[in-house]
Amino acid sequence: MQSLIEIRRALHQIPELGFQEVKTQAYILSFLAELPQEHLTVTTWRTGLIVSISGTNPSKTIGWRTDIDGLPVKEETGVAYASKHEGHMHACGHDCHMTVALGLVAAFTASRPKQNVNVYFQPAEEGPGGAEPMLNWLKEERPDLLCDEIYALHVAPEYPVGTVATRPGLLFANTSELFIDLKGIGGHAAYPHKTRDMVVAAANLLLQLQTIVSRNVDPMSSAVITVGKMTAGTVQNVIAENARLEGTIRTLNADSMQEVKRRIEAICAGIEAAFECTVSIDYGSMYYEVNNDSACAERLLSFAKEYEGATDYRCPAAMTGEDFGYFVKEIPGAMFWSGANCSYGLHQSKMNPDEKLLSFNSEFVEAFIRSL
Ligand SMILES: CC(=O)N[C@@H](CCC[C@H](N)C(=O)O)C(=O)O
Repeated sequence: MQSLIEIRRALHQIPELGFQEVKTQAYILSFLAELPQEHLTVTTWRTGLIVSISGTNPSKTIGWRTDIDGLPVKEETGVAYASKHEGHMHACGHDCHMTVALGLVAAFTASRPKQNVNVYFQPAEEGPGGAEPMLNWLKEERPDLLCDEIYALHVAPEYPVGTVATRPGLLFANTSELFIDLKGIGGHAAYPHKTRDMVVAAANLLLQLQTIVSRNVDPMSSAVITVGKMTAGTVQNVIAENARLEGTIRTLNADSMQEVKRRIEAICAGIEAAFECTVSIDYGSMYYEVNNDSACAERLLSFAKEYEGATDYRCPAAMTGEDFGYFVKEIPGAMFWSGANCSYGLHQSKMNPDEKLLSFNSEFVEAFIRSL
C-alpha cells in the first residue's frame, strides 16, 4: 500500500473543481480496489463516493466526511509534486482531508471497528456545494447509506499539528455567493459623454458594498462581504459596456444574511439610477452554517484532551463557510479544525500543510471512531 504522504502527493497533483473530480474519483476507486473487500461496499454518487465498512458488533453507523475538490488558484509552493492542472490547486487542504479518509478506510478494513462506518467523499465543497444534493440523494434513494452521527475535519494552517480545535454550537458562518453583472453603453475612450462606463460604475459599487458591514450591520453582530474577482471592459481605449463582480457574503445567522442582501439590492438600484445602467444580482449557492451538535463536539474535545500528541482547543467561531453544515443540520455531528502548521493560510497559492498531520489525523480519527 502507498504511504499517506504518497497518497497526498498523488492527489495534490490532480486538483479538480466542483463536480469535475473525475481523476480524483478514479484515484480513490483504484486505491479502494487494493484493500480487502469482504466488509467494504463502495457506492458512487456523481463524482463523489460513499465507502461503507460493516462493523463487528454495531449499534449505530458513524459517518466521516471529506471534501474532494480543488480551487482555481495557481500554485506557487515550488514543491516537486505541485499541481499538474495549470491554474488549479488544492489550496484548501482537501488533498489532506481525502488522505486522512483513505487512511481511515485502510485501517478499518485491516481491523474492523465495532460500529458501522460510512466515509463520504463529497464533491464541490468550494462551490457550487455538494453536501446538500448528496444528502438529498441519500435521503431519497439510499437511506441505508445515511448515518447516526457524523464528523469531519478541516486543516488549519495557523495551529500546530495535533491541535483539535472546535466548539459546541456555531463553528462556521452561513454563506452566500454573490455575482453582480453591470451593463451600460460602451464606446470610444475619447467620448465618455456618449457612453455609460461600467468600469466607473463597478468601482463605485465595490466601494459602496463595503459600507454595508461598516454602516448597516450591528457592530455587535458580524458579517463579511468580499469581492474576490472583478472584471470589466476589453481594451485600454474602449469604454467598458460590461462589468462583473464575484464575491461572497458571510453572516452568523439567516436574518442578518437577509438584511445584508436587502442593502446590496438597494445599493445596486442606486447604481442603476446614478450610472444609467442595468445591474443584475445572482446569489449563486448558499451554505447553511456549521452548527456543531454540543454532545458530539464535547466528545471530540474530551477525547483529544486524553489522546497523546493531541491538544484540545475550544476555539472561537469563524467566518469560513462549509457545506458540512447541511450534514450537521440533519445528523448530530461536529467538525474540528486540525492543525497544519503552515505559514501560508487557506486559499493562498503557497499554502503547504505539514504532512505530519496526515498520520496524526488518520490515527486520531481512527481511535476516536473506535471509541464510539
Ligand atoms: C473552508 C472554506 O474555505 N470554505 C469555503 C466555502 C465557499 C463557499 C462558497 N463558494 C462561497 O464563497 O460563499 C470558504 O470560502 O469559506
